[in-house]
Amino acid sequence: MSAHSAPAAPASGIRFERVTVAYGKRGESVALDALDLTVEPGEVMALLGPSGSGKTTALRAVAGFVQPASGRVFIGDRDVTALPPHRRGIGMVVQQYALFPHLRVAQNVAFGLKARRVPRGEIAGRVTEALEMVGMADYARRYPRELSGGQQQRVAIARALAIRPGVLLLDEPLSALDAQLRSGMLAELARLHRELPDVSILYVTHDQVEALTLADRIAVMDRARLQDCGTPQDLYRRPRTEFTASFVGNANLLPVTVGGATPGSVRFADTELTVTGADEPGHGPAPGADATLCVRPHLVGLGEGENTLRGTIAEVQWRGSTHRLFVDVAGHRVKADVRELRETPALGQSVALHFAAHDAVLLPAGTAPQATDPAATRAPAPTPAPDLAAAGVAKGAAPGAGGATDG
Ligand SMILES: Nc1ncnc2c1ncn2[C@@H]1O[C@H](COP(=O)(O)OP(=O)(O)OP(=O)(O)O)[C@@H](O)[C@H]1O
Repeated sequence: MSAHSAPAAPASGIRFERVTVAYGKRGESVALDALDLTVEPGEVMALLGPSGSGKTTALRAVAGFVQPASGRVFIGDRDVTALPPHRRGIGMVVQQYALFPHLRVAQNVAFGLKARRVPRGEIAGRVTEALEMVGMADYARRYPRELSGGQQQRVAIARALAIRPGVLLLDEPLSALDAQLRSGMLAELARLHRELPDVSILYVTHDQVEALTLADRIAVMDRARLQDCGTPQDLYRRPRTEFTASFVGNANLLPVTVGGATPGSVRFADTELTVTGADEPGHGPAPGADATLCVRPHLVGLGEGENTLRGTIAEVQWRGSTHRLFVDVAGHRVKADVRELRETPALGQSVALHFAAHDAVLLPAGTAPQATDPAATRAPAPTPAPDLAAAGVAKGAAPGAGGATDG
């Protein structure tokens, strides 16, 4: 192998070891606070969080575009904290394509190879290979201005892949595309990942459908900190905080007090409810403590059941395959996604809702996203939270447009 050619098996896997990044003259603005996170070789990790939570900063720390104030970044076994970006073996794609307008598609894709001094004889083949991967081989002689947004983004991905990186960093790569293109590109990214099973992908997004569709695991960020990390299914079924519960999928979050007449019970207003696991010592909030009961809208049914809540219909939204009922229960608005509804309930009608003990999760109180207004504490939903069915992750209701209480 020539001294200049790319290594046959580039280092894969990323490790953040207590990485802190601070901006400002005196480092007064902490954008990433002691991040510990490992992305396994071949894994797709989504960094999901609201605007300003530090996602891009984490990505830039891997790329080498920001220098951590403390902590270390590893790619494979190599500590790359002090290495310049071009020596880290990474490919990166950002939101705005960032193609060189005066270069043809093939020249754009060849750019990184030339910069890395890949031998001339190899370049044409690698450019074609990368363009074929993204279905753009027929466009090699075009200029970026002669391409659609989606095609430009494909070229940007080809350019990142041409260097055969062990690590691919994607920063909101689909956010400039319209909804239909986005969903097509999502499927293409999933296919690309299947074709490149050794490449670790760190995927920054604030769109939970993208994260749920693509990621093996999701790291949930908020206010410069990692809040939670797990598989999409884990985070959905067993969130550990109110923030995760409301950011990954839709959630009913009800304030409860732990303990009651029967084991595993909690009190919500005047109602005693049971939650599987609530009475296990060492698990969840202690008896007497305030806690938050989380139950997903598609697991709440109409009528009485194991746990029954009584209230009045405040709003009904038809969502194609389901109706979403908004029911006022003891001053809280509970969402229920109901599939089979013979008759649409009238506004103001008294109804009973039910859910199973094993479908509810108890969370520590006070782990919700920061409320900007008092109403938000009652219906926390920091960004539009389409149901997971939209991402093909869990059985449930169809995606909804989102209502006033739905985020
Ligand atoms: N170059 C910079 N100088 C000063 N502050 C910055 C700089 N870049 C980012 N920040 C701040 O750091 C914090 C984290 O920003 P970052 O871009 O990492 O967030 P993000 O989660 O990627 O947000 P978004 O989804 O809006 O892109 C924000 O408060 C942001 O204002």
